[in-house]
Amino acid sequence: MTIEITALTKTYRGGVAALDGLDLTVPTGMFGLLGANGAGKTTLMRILAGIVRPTAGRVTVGGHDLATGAGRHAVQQSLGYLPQDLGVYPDLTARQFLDYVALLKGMDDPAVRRRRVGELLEVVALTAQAGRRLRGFSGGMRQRVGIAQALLADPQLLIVDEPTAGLDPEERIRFRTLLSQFAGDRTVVLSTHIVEDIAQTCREVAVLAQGRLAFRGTVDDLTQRAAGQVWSLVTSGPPPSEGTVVSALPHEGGMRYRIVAPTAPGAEATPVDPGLEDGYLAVTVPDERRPVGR
Ligand SMILES: Nc1ncnc2c1ncn2[C@@H]1O[C@H](COP(=O)(O)OP(=O)(O)OP(=O)(O)O)[C@@H](O)[C@H]1O
Repeated sequence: MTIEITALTKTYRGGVAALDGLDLTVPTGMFGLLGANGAGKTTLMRILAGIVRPTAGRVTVGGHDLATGAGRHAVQQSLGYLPQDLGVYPDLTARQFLDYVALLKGMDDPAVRRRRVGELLEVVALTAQAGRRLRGFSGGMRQRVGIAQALLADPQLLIVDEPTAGLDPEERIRFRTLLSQFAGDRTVVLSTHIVEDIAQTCREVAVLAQGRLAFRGTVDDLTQRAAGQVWSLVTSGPPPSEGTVVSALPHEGGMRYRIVAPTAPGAEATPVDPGLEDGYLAVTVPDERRPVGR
């Protein structure tokens, strides 16, 4: 299911342009959306989910135009959405909560609901905890309940907004693996500011910066955007003033800095191979010329 976004603009009351003429095509499979806080990711996710209306521009999902009632209805039938903050009912058990959401989604037959909820509890590895109240669940367990509710209607399009913030490393890895396994021939849009989650799950990625497209291409292309711009510098003096410091590690009485900068930040700097995080910085750091990808 392909998403076509054309000249999409969202200006909130008060004049904040969260999206500013965005053009983007999202293909089938796992697609990553990266961007700093306030870049416009959640606004885009909410527009795709049909919760927020754009100020201008056009979005079609699988050919359905979100500007029309019929289009929104068709998309919502095939949509699963895991928002940034999923409100859960602390006094319900995981099984009761999923049953309730299934009912809201129009699954009227209790036997069908019971079967589907049971399948999803299995998928997210929560069968053993299904009878426990949600108030006692860890962040990772709640997120797994969240993904289960998003998958209830077996959606062709799954939108997931910053799902791994606050999870411990093991839970993060389990969660993103679950998403990848689900994707297959469906479309999964994964919005995050955790670069590593994208590196491990997506082939294609878009980077938003201030409501605009800063990059669109493969994860490898994004990494290569920093080629020739990543440096290692060992110094006992002050940190370099040029470029963006990616890491600083103690090294033989001084510090070893990893820096993204268009030119060597000092005579002692040596070039190193870029990583995805470097590529992300190369396309988002202000004052750099940012040619837009495909
Ligand atoms: N309901 C709203 N009313 C007014 N301004 C808003 C509203 N929602 C978002 N904004 C503003 O729009 C801009 C984009 O916000 P958005 O939440 O889409 O970004 P984001 O990339 O998801 O950020 P984060 O990573 O922090 O969630 C920000 O400047 C934000 O303050």
